[in-house]
Amino acid sequence: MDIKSGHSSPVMTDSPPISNARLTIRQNRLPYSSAAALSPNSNLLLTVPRKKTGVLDDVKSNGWLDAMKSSSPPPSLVNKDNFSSDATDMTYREWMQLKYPSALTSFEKIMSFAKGKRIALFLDYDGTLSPIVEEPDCAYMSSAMRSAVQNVAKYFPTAIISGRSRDKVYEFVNLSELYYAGSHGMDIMSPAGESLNHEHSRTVSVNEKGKDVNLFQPASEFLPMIDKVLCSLIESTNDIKGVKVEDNKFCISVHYRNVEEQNWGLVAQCVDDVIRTYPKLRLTHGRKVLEIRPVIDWNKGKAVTFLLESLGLSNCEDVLPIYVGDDRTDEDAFKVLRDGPNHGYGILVSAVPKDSNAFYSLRDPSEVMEFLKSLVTWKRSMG
Ligand SMILES: O=P(O)(O)OC[C@H]1O[C@H](O[C@H]2O[C@H](CO)[C@@H](O)[C@H](O)[C@H]2O)[C@H](O)[C@@H](O)[C@@H]1O
Repeated sequence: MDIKSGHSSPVMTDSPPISNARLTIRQNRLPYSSAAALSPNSNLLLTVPRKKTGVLDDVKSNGWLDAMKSSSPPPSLVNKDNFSSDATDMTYREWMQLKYPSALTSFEKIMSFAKGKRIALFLDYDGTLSPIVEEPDCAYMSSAMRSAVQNVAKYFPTAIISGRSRDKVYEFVNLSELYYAGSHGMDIMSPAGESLNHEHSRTVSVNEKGKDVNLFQPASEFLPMIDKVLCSLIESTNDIKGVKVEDNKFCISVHYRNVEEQNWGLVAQCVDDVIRTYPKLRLTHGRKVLEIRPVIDWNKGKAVTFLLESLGLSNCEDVLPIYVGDDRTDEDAFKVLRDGPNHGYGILVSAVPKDSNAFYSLRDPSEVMEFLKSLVTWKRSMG
């Protein structure tokens, strides 16, 4: 498999090393040692530093709990409507003005740079196109947002890049004209009738109309392992109230948003117990979710690079890629656009100040929608 991987993965820095921790909760005995069964292409394999300290107290030693607590804005900072309170609004405004200007107020500036260029648009799903909600299966996109995405895709090649399984995110977005990259970019699909132009992509019939799409799945060899780990995680977390284990095909999400905070350590421990026997899997943190994925050098940033190449838009001076996302996993894409040869703008969606590799910010999905509409208006005004 010849996959260009010119950028190093920043993901590993936010993945605490796996501990040898043991708590007094049920321990999984896995019948399967994934390392032995696996022979994925070595070009894509990452080396994950794993702590081998012998005795560690618990998952706290690895900073998992700290990462879990900081993985989503605390309720004291964000009210129900996802807007900061008056007390924190000043801090937010300072952060925005000094570090990550609003992509709405900077719209003309962005567009002056975009003049004469072809825009390629990459959109994260959860927290970007749909608001964060308690129940992952209910993160619906509004029809107004769907129209905004549909309109913008008439003018610019548009891709949805999500941690969710491709099927699930397609079900939510439901626009056949877009590119989709599910499982954090490990499951890429072209619109019907289009090709991904890669020697390892394959054509399949997907929908009821039997239309052909082109798929690229760099982690397909991991599927049997992911399925086993999924079963183990469902079983081991079964007794923890509020846990949800989500099958994202090439990765797994273990949600703790609805778990009592006092039990977050148990969740982390269950995950640790399972994945410690799978050195070919690694853990990353999302918004109140632990994400387990293959140790391959592939992420949302790589997916963006891949799609730009597929579209024939890579390394072109007259192309401006724009990526909009809210999560830590989107940082890989922001970094690629900031530092890589395909220079573009990352736009962080956040209602609270945080550090990012993005250039600009938007406060929430409603501002994302406004930004998308502005892009359409701008394009139409260009004639
Ligand atoms: O890459 P994304 O499209 O942003 O997907 C990242 C994860 O999003 C989902 O979880 C998050 O949103 C849920 C619904 O608002 C929320 O309940 C959960 O706490 C968030 O972590 C999705 O369920 C995960 O599988 C994705 O990996």
